[in-house]
Amino acid sequence: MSRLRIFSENEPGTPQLSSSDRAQIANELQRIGVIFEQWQASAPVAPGDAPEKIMEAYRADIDRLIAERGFKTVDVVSIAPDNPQREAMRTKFLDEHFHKEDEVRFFVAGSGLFTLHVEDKVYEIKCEQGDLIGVPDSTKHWFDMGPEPSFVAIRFFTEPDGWVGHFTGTDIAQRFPRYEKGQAG
Ligand SMILES: CSCCC(=O)/C(O)=C/O
Ligand SMILES: [Fe+2]
Ligand code: NI
Repeated sequence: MSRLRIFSENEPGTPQLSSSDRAQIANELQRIGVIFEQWQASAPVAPGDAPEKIMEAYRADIDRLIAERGFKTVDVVSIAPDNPQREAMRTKFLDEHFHKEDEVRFFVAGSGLFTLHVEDKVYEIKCEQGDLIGVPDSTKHWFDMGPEPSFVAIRFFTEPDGWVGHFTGTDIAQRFPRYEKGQAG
């Protein structure tokens, strides 16, 4: 089940709000300019499937988003728990960073944990299959796929170079909950 928890940036152990109601999640996130929508993850794809297979299965959705929102680049992150690169892939997104473009991700299988740092609050969002999240340009955040990652996400970029992260150098991400083993699903 998708879930939102909101914390004060100084109290990582005590969420001020916890909700698995997708309408409430969307409503809370809308206040900080984040899009949270449910899309039909209709094609049967599995974590670890080849990116080309996933692009082909979701071609119609991808083309529509490109036409509507002007994305320039699209790629796929598809990872299964036995991926030999899983530790390196997990580490890449674990520290606080931002992008100079909106971060738009469509989870077509599995799950992962996005955490956003907006002013003095921290928004932890467990994204599941069917969730589309759009995080505004320059929002500080991190992403944890967990020690046994299992997800497929389609990523949409307005910049031609694809994923470029700017790391803030803070340790805030280390103080907040990680996506632990067994939390997925
Ligand atoms: C959910 S896709 C992989 C993570 C990613 O692209 C990103 O930018 C995390 O901050
Ligand atoms: Fe990101
Ligand atoms: Ni990022």
